[in-house]
Amino acid sequence: MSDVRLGATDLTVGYRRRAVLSNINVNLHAGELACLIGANGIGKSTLMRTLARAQPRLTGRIELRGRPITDLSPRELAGELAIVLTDRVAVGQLHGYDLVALGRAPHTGWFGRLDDTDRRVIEQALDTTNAGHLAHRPVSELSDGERQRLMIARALAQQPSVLLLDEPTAFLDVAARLELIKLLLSLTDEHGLAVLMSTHDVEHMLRHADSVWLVTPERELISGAPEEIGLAGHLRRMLNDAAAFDPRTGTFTWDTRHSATACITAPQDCSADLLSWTARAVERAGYRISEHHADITVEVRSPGRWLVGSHELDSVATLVAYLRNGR
Ligand SMILES: Nc1ncnc2c1ncn2[C@@H]1O[C@H](COP(=O)(O)OP(=O)(O)OP(=O)(O)O)[C@@H](O)[C@H]1O
Repeated sequence: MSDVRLGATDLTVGYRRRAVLSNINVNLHAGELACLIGANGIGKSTLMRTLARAQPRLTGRIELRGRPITDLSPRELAGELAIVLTDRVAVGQLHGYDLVALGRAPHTGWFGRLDDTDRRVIEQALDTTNAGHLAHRPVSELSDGERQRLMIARALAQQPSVLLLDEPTAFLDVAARLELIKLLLSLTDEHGLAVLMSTHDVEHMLRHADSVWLVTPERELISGAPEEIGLAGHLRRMLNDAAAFDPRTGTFTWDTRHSATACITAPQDCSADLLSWTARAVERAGYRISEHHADITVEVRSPGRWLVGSHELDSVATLVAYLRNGR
């Protein structure tokens, strides 16, 4: 990946004389979906806004397609870069369609008329974000998730080459989250967009993003492929003592290093699903799964029947209750 769309060099972001993040050196490439992760209040939104020139940088350089971002006129900037923020914007009596149409402003002028091309792009943006049914609804009456879809549609209507999204999945239901990630991947893969999104939805993004920008507790920005970031132990360091990152599954949980251990056995023909959901139930009861030298053994007998020692349990609820009592 060599086509750098957005680059930061020795960048410091923050407020007045208070630096929030410093020494940021990072590039976002064409066709790349990057995700920015880090703890609450660490500076993700501040960085996103600064990269979009929505707030001034403190020091350093930001380049958009090789040009210092400060050299671009507002119209040039809006033609290249769109940002979707989580802030609630005052939209008055606008309907969904009008909100998305605002995205055409860099192409038509603020009071410009929409031509056929503009209308086609707006329809396409509504369609792509599954927001067509919201086009004729007053935005002030929409749910957070519905409004979020329209804000993303508006950004797409802008036809940018760089798309920044600050916590776009925050208000979305599970299906919509996955749909959004799929949509962003199609924008990067098929249309070569460069996309950066900040999120707390780390597990999903570890699976799907091309790269991760991680802000460590020491406020250092580290970037790399999700697997590199996971293997290097950076995700474990992102957490406080109350939580742990399991590098095997790429998921977060609380720290089970000191928990009792359980071994799970099952007949040859036991389904993999039953085995893995049994393991989840056992973990939920407070045990760490271990293949050797476990404190207890949970035997899967058949769907809906487990044996622990000489105790037969006939539902997941009784299995978990029994294990919790025995801990
Ligand atoms: N307008 C502001 N003036 C001064 N400080 C601010 C302002 N906005 C945010 N901050 C501070 O800057 C720091 C970074 O905030 P920011 O919103 O960028 O964090 P974040 O990583 O996006 O957090 P979250 O995950 O909770 O959304 C915080 O300490 C915050 O209090």
